[in-house]
Amino acid sequence: MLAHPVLRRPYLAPPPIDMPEQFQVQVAKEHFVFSAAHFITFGDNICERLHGHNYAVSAELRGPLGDHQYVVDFILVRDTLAALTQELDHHVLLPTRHPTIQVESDGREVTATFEERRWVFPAGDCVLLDVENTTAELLARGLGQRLLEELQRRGAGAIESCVIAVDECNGQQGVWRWTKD
Ligand SMILES: Nc1nc2c(c(=O)[nH]1)N=C([C@H](O)[C@H](O)COP(=O)(O)OP(=O)(O)OP(=O)(O)O)CN2
Repeated sequence: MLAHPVLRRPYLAPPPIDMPEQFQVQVAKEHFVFSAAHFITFGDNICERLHGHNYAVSAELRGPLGDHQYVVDFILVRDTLAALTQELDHHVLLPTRHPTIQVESDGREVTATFEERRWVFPAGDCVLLDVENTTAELLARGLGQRLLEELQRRGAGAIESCVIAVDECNGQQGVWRWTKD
């Protein structure tokens, strides 16, 4: 086998076993953008006005190389994340576990109330999220958990850690980081 002229080792050979290594895949595509409306609370009694963001999502997954010498198939990650972001695209995101924003649906309309304020939306325009506040951090966690569930369901390799970033406005990101045990 040809030796690399600098390393004096076969070109692209695995590193010596005493050299620790890790593999990860990173997937961040232009179409991992979803446009959605939301409002969050700050402190005890400040509630934002309804507004929107073009949220951008990216993922990093770490794990051992599987039979095919990859951590996880890019295409599977890409298509799963694209589907998950599409579920949120062009919707109003509302929290169902918020301590002071009440969200109720009668199947036709969703009503959100905060103190004296009330927002009423067609039910089909809303995604009700099982979160305390629709922050970028909790959106990242929700997307990450669903991504991992789906990858497991589809028989992807053993993922050891996952990082999901949700960017609200070009440079302000909430990040969820998960590591297996
Ligand atoms: N750690 C977090 N902080 C904030 C979050 C969040 O999700 N995690 N979210 C918000 C609000 O959603 C707010 O809309 C974002 O703040 P702001 O910069 O005011 O947003 P704009 O879209 O108006 O961005 P501009 O750069 O001002 O155009 C706040 N904090």
